[in-house]
Amino acid sequence: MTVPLKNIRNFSIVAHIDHGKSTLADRLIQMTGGLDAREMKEQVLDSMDIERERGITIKAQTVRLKYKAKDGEDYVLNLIDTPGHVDFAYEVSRSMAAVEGSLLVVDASQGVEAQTLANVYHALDANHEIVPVLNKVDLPAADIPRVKQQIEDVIGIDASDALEISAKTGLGIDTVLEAIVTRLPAPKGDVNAPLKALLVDSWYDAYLGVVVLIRVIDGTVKKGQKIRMMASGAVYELDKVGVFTPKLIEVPELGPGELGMFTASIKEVADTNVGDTITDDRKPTAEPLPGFRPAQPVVFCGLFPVDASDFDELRAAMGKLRLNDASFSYEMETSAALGFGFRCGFLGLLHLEIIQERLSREFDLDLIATAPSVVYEIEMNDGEMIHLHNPADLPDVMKIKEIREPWIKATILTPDEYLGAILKLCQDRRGVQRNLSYVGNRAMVEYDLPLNEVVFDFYDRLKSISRGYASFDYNLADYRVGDLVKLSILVNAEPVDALSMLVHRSAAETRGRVMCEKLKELIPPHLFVIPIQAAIGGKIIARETVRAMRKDVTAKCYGGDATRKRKLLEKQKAGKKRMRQFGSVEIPQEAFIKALKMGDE
Ligand SMILES: Nc1nc2c(ncn2[C@@H]2O[C@H](COP(=O)(O)OP(=O)(O)OP(=O)(O)O)[C@@H](O)[C@H]2O)c(=O)[nH]1
Repeated sequence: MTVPLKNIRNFSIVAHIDHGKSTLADRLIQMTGGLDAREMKEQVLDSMDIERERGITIKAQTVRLKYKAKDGEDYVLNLIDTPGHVDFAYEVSRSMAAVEGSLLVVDASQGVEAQTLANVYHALDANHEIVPVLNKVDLPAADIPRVKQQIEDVIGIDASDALEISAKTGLGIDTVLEAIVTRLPAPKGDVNAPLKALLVDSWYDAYLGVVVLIRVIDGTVKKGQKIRMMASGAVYELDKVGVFTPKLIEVPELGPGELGMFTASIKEVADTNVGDTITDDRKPTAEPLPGFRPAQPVVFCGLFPVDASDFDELRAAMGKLRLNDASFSYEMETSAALGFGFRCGFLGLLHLEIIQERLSREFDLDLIATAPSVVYEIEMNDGEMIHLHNPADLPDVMKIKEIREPWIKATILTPDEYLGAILKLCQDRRGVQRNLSYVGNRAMVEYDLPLNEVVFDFYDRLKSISRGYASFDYNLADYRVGDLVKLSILVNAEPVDALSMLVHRSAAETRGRVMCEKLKELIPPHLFVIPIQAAIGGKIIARETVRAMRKDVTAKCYGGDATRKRKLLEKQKAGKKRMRQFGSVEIPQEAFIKALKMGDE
């Protein structure tokens, strides 16, 4: 038997990072007896933590709690954990679509932050009932009236009956459970209608294979049933059906309003698209759920092994990561400067960092990343449309009608004293100011910015000029025509592919000059003069010169110490392995790595 709809509540917790989402989730699990004390390790919902089994917490997880409410009835409460970062906005929106309500957790000593806003907007978009929860009221710095006022002013929801809790001490957790039952709506659905379920998430598990997390809307799913994924058309027979408590428990079936998982000998997560509708193969539903969208990488960069012999290992590692993360894409690429590697696509900058971090930590690979690039839309004179992810592949500019670039809507919250510097930063990055308002004593600025300027160290700069106090959030808005040019770097008249980039015309000269100056420092002198140039098309816009020098390492060794001489020569030979040849110029690979780290000028 499935659970009656009126006894189900489905909810998510939305919060800014560090406001206590995981601590509260753990408390709820503990209070409802989902795990005994021994099993109750800290921060259970973060069980996909990099140190633990399956890597980073980018995946939504659910936990089913049993709760006997004050009205004497037994309820099933399904908590869905949503990824907290903007890169995973689509995953967040699908998780939100799977539940009816949200707890809005705000740190009572900090107040509303940029991610609080971004996440609560997702919840409002999904028509959630929202219960405001002020956490950390045990802290002396907690200012309950001020934060309540902020929630009303900034988010525009009634905060007069906000709960006041401490997830750390356990104060008020019972009021949270009661509020979930009394203030959030029960789900709706028809058990007799054909199966209609939302694919919320999927991941690869070493024991179970691909695990698919679903929210049933209508009908039921059972073991042995043949289901169809409506977007991909794939048909599978269900192997296991279950729920997480948070331990996995198999159940005979899942009915309307329920959240759970199934397995079905699916080979790759790439076959299970988040947002897809799952139905019965023999008795399908007429209409899929709205809003399906395939994963679209928005940021690309090249990843190359520092040591060329690591290439096969890198390929294998990427294959493994991809098993678990269908939104990460890669294809082989060769670069004259960096050798063999891969062009990789990511959902955003954090996603890029996560993958890079995992490749180096879990697979012990030493990698070089080229500057991140966004996806440009290029309209050719003959009407053809090209999506460009690698600036090195820019077609002949004479044949291009226009280049369009992605823009974002950014929200920045900052203490007043850093506002001036932040406005200047946004302005320098071609930002268009949309709004400026105050949230308590902090300024909230809204800007439209070209994503291309944000992937280029924007976040680091923002953090450093605000001493870490500014918070930042964005979503992709649209594509706009931009006066963009390809900046090429030439060493001894040869273009260096890994260093070419698309930049706005107004920034090209400065960017080119900085790059030339850097390379001048990094390229060792040769026996001849080496020009380093930055160019737009055929036009040189900056130039530096590496002066000639006699390169004789043995010159220092006067006298006839043969061993010492040999040692030096060997040392030089070993150094050579790391060199890349450009025409007659040898450039140490270190030079590229450093030149690519433009952020630390
Ligand atoms: N004093 C106090 N500290 C709390 C309370 N709730 C959480 N914390 C602390 O705040 C910090 C962040 O809590 P988390 O639960 O990890 O926050 P989170 O929002 O899940 O953060 P991420 O997992 O990083 O997104 C931890 O050090 C907690 O111990 C509370 O009620 N009072």
